[in-house]
Amino acid sequence: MKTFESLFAELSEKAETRPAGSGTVAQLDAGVHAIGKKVVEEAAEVWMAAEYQSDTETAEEISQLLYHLQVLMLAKGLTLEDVYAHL
Ligand SMILES: N=c1c2ncn([C@@H]3O[C@H](COP(=O)(O)OP(=O)(O)OP(=O)(O)O)[C@@H](O)[C@H]3O)c2ncn1[C@@H]1O[C@H](COP(=O)(O)O)[C@@H](O)[C@H]1O
Repeated sequence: MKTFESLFAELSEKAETRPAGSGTVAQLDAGVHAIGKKVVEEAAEVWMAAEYQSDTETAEEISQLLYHLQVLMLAKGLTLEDVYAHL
């Protein structure tokens, strides 16, 4: 099963090698403003799912929020350690 750490390693590799067709590369190219909007959008979807949808749908929305947060971390050059230092 994929974990937060293994997904971050995968996305870091994508950012480095820039394979064709990668949605992550497309988002990184779109920039921090566009990525930030996705973070806010996904956060709202997490909230709505938690209030009105199933636990499975809520978990899926949370996974998408985590993904977009990682893309934002990569766009800003932040590492897992940079974030974990504040947990
Ligand atoms: N875990 C994710 C992941 N979660 C969410 N998303 C993106 O977030 C979108 C979900 O947003 P919504 O459900 O709101 O759908 P949407 O608004 O129609 O999405 P868009 O119009 O913005 O594409 C998906 O369409 C994906 O673009 C993800 N994209 C990629 N990954 C993983 O990231 C890795 C690298 O992916 P690529 O860079 O695409 O190769 C792979 O392991 C993928 O499984």
